[in-house]
Amino acid sequence: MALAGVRVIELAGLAPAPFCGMILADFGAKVIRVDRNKVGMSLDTQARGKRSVAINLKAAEGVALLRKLCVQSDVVLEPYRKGVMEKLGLGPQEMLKENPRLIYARLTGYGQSGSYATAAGHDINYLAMSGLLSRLGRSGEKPYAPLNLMADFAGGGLTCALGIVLALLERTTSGKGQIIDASMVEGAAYVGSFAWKSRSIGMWDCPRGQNMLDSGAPFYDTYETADGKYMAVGAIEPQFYRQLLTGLELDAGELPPQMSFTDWPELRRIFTERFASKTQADWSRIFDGTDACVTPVLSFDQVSSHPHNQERASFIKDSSGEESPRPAPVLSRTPAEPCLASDPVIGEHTVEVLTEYGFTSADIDQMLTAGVVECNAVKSKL
Ligand SMILES: CCCCCCCCCCCC[C@H](C)C(=O)SCCNC(=O)CCNC(=O)[C@H](O)C(C)(C)COP(=O)(O)OP(=O)(O)OC[C@H]1O[C@@H](n2cnc3c(N)ncnc32)[C@H](O)[C@@H]1OP(=O)(O)O
Repeated sequence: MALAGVRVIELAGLAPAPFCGMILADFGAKVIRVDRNKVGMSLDTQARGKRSVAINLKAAEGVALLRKLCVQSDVVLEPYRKGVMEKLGLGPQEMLKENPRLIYARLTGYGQSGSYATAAGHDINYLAMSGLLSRLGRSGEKPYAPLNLMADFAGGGLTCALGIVLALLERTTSGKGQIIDASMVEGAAYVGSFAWKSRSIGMWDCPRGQNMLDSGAPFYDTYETADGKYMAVGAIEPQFYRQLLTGLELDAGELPPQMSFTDWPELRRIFTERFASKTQADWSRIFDGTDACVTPVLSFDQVSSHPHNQERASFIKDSSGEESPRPAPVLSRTPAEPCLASDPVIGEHTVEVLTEYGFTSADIDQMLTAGVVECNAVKSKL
């Protein structure tokens, strides 16, 4: 796999850093998640392919141990509020002195500088600060955050993974590590570059929810079907729009022009009525194989059995039968090989990992007895 041989220490976080760690693990990195002691259950649902070590960082020996793990690794991924790692004496300057090849990724909401740097926040706050949230939502309604996808995952975990891969690539020529300051506000804004930069061509001149791509246009929206499901319509170009009308059995000559903004409400009314007359399966049959750009809005239950997704094996099942998306993109020679075993329980691999990092059994026993580390392998298998 592309990242084989890369050793990553991921400090346990809430959602964005775990996703970043999972991407690295999916593509072959050895990712070790550092959990707290005495915590019953991990909230990390993005733990595929990781191993867990439980260390008490409130004990000096725990901090010393983590330092040893970090300096023997390629990447440290930390998701804490600015200053937390420095307080522990594990800030990037110290660590890079000990291991100049280390890539030290800091994934936060507001970045490592600026007046909000130490403030608590979540996806919705970062998205709001990026400017993007102001553009999301239907006409006449308040701004609406699309789950926590934009800041936590697209602008956060994924962007941070890109930064790590770039730094790994650069290290192959310079031999040097570096610090990555991944701010979810900036990551989300960057993902939104199209919205920012297409203002120059007037794409966002209307208020929220009244533009072509933000549910303003009737040919770029979802429609309810007779069975309470939905179809997605993305028929932008005239030649595709014509196929949409054909599928809906509508005569272009009897309708207002596609790009007549003032007629969009009337066109939407007509499309709404049409789509409500047949089921999702009926519409899928009608539009499948055409260029009308009309697809069913698949539920999580439907998605893996859709023929297209089935043919590409786009969804995988782990050993417990739980379904999830296959890692993307697909690399031809070195594709991701996602681990299908169940997610690690907290501290499941403490002994295994410490042994691998050169600690003796005596060292490990001493740390276990002192409560510096915890190993839950036996308990987890009961
Ligand atoms: C009823 C509640 C149910 C909850 C269910 C939750 C289900 C999951 C849902 C996921 C939702 C995802 C949401 C939408 C998100 O947006 S997640 C993104 C959150 N934001 C970020 O990640 C940005 C960067 N991080 C942060 O800003 C902050 O970490 C935070 C998220 C605001 C949390 O702040 P806070 O809890 O005060 O933690 P921090 O200041 O970071 O300090 C962490 C403290 O923990 C300590 N720590 C760490 N590891 C260990 C360890 N192994 N052993 C002992 N201690 C440990 C650190 O030393 C630090 O301690 P201290 O410096 O405070 O004394």
